[in-house]
Amino acid sequence: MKEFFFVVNPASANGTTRVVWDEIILFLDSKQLNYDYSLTSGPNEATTITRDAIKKGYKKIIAVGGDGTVNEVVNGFFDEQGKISIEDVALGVISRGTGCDLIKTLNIPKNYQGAVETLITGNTKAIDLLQVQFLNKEKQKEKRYCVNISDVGLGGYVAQRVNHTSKSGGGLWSYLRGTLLSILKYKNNSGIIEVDGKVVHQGEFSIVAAANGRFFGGGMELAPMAKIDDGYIEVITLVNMGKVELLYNLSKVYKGTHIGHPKVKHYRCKKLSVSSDEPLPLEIDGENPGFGGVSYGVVQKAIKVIC
Ligand SMILES: Nc1ncnc2c1ncn2[C@@H]1O[C@H](COP(=O)(O)OP(=O)(O)OP(=O)(O)O)[C@@H](O)[C@H]1O
Repeated sequence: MKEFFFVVNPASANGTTRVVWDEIILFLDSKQLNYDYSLTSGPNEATTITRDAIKKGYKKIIAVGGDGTVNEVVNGFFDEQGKISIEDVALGVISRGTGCDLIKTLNIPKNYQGAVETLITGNTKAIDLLQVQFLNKEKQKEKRYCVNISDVGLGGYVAQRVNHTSKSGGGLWSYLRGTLLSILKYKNNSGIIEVDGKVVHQGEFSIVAAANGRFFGGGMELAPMAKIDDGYIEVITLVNMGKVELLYNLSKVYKGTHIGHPKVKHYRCKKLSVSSDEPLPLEIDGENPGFGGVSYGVVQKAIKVIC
């Protein structure tokens, strides 16, 4: 059995991974890594490829792609019965996305040479996962794990826009442009926010985010207090903010200095839910698998990551 199994999304980083993967292969070979790999051919295939690889006995599963690919690979560590391999399988990441927000929390180098060195060093850390229940595109209840950040409201709306346009300008610019255009078009959603079973807000909101990691949106430090292994969800809400206020305060989110603004609330909890009469724009690790109403739980130290 080879030591590593790479799950490669050739469409990530605006399609450039298809070409760069050939370069990475040369680098892996120069480092004499012992590996197999598979390229995905479409959405969600990374999950089934990962499940098969774990069932075959691979112990180090490496996602090569953006945050969406990492999410799909992580979900492949589980099936309907729960975790398919208990202690001994670890996740690695060679980040080939545009946003690349998760690696900023995990301190995994962005360049593939550095990321491969991290795989060789082989230190592992157990991290938490958020468990998200939402409505999928067929309006059925679905559960999915989130590694980094998930939100309903403006962030979901931004992700929809960014995922439907070219990200060729790079992560920072693509998400900044998408955010600015979205703020101009977005109308606040409305719903009930419950934290650990207690209603904390009822009415209009701009965004309700559940954070495991610190960064989203191509480098915005939404949850500077988040610790990825502490067993808690950091909830950040922006309520009753108008467009001008959102635009005025946007630069603060890149530096994490939005925390403390009177309309930005922070809660640390084990459970969060947002219910609404309307379908809420939803993103999970930068992808749009469906809509809110949504509920979140947290599984402490659910998966090991090489970082
Ligand atoms: N072969 C494929 N062709 C087209 N899309 C694919 C393929 N394989 C996976 N996908 C989809 O590509 C999407 C984007 O993947 P990913 O998030 O990893 O890259 P990205 O968008 O470049 O990065 P980031 O999320 O960091 O901005 C995911 O929704 C995934 O399901």
